[in-house]
Amino acid sequence: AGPGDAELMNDAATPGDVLTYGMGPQGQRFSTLTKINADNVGRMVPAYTASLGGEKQRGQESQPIVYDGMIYVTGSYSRVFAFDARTGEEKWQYDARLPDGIMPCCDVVNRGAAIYGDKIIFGTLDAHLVALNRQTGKVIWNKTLAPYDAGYSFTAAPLIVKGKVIYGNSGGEFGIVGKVEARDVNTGELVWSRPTVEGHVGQLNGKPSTMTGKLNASWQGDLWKSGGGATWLGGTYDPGTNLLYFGTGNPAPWNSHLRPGDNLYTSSTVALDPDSGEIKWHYQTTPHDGWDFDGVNEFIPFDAGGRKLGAKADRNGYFFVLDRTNGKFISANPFVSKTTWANGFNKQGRPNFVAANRPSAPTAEKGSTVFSAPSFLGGKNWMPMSYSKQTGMFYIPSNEWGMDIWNEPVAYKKGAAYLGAGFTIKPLYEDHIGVLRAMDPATGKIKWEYKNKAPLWGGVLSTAGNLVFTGTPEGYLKAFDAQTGKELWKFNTGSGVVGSPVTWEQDGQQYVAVMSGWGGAVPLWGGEVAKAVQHINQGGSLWVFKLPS
Ligand SMILES: O=C(O)c1cc(C(=O)O)c2c(n1)C(=O)C(=O)c1cc(C(=O)O)[nH]c1-2
Ligand SMILES: [Ca+2]
Repeated sequence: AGPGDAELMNDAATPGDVLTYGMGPQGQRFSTLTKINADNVGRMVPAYTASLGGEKQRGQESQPIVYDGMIYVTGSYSRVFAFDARTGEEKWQYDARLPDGIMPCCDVVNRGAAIYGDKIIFGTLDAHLVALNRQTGKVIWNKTLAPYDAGYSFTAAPLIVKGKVIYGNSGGEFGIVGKVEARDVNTGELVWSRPTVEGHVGQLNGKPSTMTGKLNASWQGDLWKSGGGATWLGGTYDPGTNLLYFGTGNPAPWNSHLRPGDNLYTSSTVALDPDSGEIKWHYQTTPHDGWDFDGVNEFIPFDAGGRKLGAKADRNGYFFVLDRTNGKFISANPFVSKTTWANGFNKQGRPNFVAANRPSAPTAEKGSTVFSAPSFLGGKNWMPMSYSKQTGMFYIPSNEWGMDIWNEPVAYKKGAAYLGAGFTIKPLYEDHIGVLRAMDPATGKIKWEYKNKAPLWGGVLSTAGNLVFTGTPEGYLKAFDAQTGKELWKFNTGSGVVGSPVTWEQDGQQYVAVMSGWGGAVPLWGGEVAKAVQHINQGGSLWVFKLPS
């Protein structure tokens, strides 16, 4: 029959499979497995590799799903592959065959699929949601989510809660309407739709439902209509509070002088009721965002000191801890070396803005240029961090870079880029951009860090074997001691690793898998950093590792 609601909710506690993006609905990316551990990981070797083919080699940001002897991965250009989990032999592949006019902002990526019953479900760059039979790869249903020619696309892995597929959307750079939606997993029919910008009316069971809060209070005039707030990274779910947590992206346009106000609920974390889509609480990490700090970063529930908390390492360079039951602010500490836009946060959780470091309003063609750190690609971008239940630490894939940024005039036009800003990204240090950091959520202090020459762009996995895994654009999957940060193992996969690693147990052995294939936003938007990494070869393959027998 395949996995149902109970199996998905229990994913983190059942290491024989990987059923959810995040290795559990809370997205902690922590495995209880210990057969591969800090003492023996140095001996780990490849078990097999499987290719996605040569023609469509772009960024491979997918996290594998592992179930019943099969591995399911999504590939660049909206493809899905099913491989035999023991041999790597391909069982089927599905290619969404995209139209010419798709408009993803940041490479033709996909971050993974969802599994439920007999289905594998994923989203496409032309904004469809597709359910495939997991044994055959044949289409069961295929729904259009939004018009791709208005700038909508889809790159995240869907989340399944109580028989509903719950997902966000991409297109914040085109002034689309950010939304969270739920569909019946068996039919694909829409159950509810919840826009993430004040002013828009949602839907519940085919009837209009309104936003919580005062409509339009944080926007002027009609600006909310093209206000962005894309939920392009999807969300997490906490069964204990019965809340969905979604990050919302940048307000549109980037030029903040064209939209005075806080611009709720952009660059925020919102908590939603999975049954109705109602927004239960919201917390804005960058009010009136003027740097494309976005705010989609994953919000990971964790418990500490008897409290139900949640943490988010935001693109704006701050690591936030909130009370996940009500969104109350607890702390914000920088996890990168430089944050020019704000000097910390006050007790209410508002940033202390540095006014001089907001790009100015353009008087004619161009406003004055300011240097801002982090850059718009963020202290951390989409690549998910991990929370180790063993060490109590968060492991954050972060980057040290800044940007020259200036504002320009712009008007909304359907399907056209809606930025009103120009930029050049620059490294802050000569010897490194990427830094994997172990963060203590109680103190906001960094316990250890690993510096990498190229920007880190892959997800993180931690295990009860005292290990932390992540990939590098230089091609390595690396393993570190979770307590000390000592590098214990590395293997070069032949192309940049920007996927999220997973681990599981099969036939009494522990396996680790990751996708290899360089790409994502850095080569496209990285300015001086893009030039520094332009020699990295493209790829598209799944790598699976184990200890030698
Ligand atoms: O506002 C949006 O809708 C949106 C979507 C996406 C995406 O779907 O990949 C990215 C971004 N913004 C973005 O700002 C960004 O830096 C980014 C990096 C990447 C990537 O996959 O490397 N995607 C996106
Ligand atoms: Ca964006």
